[in-house]
Amino acid sequence: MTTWFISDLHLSPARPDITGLFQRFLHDQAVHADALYILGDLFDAWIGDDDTSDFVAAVQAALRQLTDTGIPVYFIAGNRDFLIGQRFAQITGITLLDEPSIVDLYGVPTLIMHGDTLCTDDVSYQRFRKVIRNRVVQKLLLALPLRLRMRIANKLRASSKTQQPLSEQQLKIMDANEHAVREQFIEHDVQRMIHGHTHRPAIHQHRLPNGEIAERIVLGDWYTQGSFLKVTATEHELIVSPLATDN
Ligand SMILES: O=C(CCCCNC(=O)Nc1ccc(S(=O)(=O)N2CCN(c3cc(Cl)cc(C(F)(F)F)c3)CC2)cc1)NO
Ligand SMILES: [Mn+2]
Repeated sequence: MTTWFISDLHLSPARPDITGLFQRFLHDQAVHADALYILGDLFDAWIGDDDTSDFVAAVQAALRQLTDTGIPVYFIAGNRDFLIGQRFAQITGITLLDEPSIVDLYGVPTLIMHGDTLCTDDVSYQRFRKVIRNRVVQKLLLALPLRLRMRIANKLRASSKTQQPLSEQQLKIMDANEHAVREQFIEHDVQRMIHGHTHRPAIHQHRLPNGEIAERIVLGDWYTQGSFLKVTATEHELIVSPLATDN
């Protein structure tokens, strides 16, 4: 049987083609799986569970249809959708996991996370993250009217680094830091890690101080194609699926 991992879909009303591909994936592939893990940035923006747009309702319905068939769906928040809360989980039937989590994948303990905490060279981002991951700050923001939160979100998204051309140097600091990666392997005593966020899909080997080789699997984003990690008891592979060009 199969366990699927996806992340960085950055779903938004502006990209119905990606939402369609996600719905088809849930309906055609995930429905036969042991489990589906969504490792963050499912949405391009999320400012509270009280967003009841048709777009959000369609994504919620697709997830609910899958969990209602008994397929467990686990979610770790990304830097975009860390405000997804219990209400969203209750509506969709997904299980919110802490970050990082360790899951037993067919006998292999595997560390899973979104991946932005590995980008320790991006000091300004880590400072921003510290503030907005603070529970009190989140309560304050969520107490604001939805309209005001939308304005803040649009301002932050416009200024977000992905909106402007990045220099080679800036792109480099937005990748996982080798030392931070090794630290995670050692702290959690695992030999396999799966994360997203960097939008650089690949499978990396890391030599740990004790001489062991650990494996880091990076999931791809969905800006131009679907990107999936398929894990079975005997193998794992990163799969891409082109966006349908006909819609
Ligand atoms: O994006 C990349 C590469 C760049 C990675 C770093 N950039 C990045 O993460 N940008 C970003 C992330 C989320 C959004 S947002 O629109 O969803 N939304 C904005 C308002 N948020 C908020 C929450 C709280 Cl508690 C408090 C505030 C406060 F205090 F500022 F008002 C605001 C909630 C979330 C907008 C931009 N890779 O994935
Ligand atoms: Mn991200």
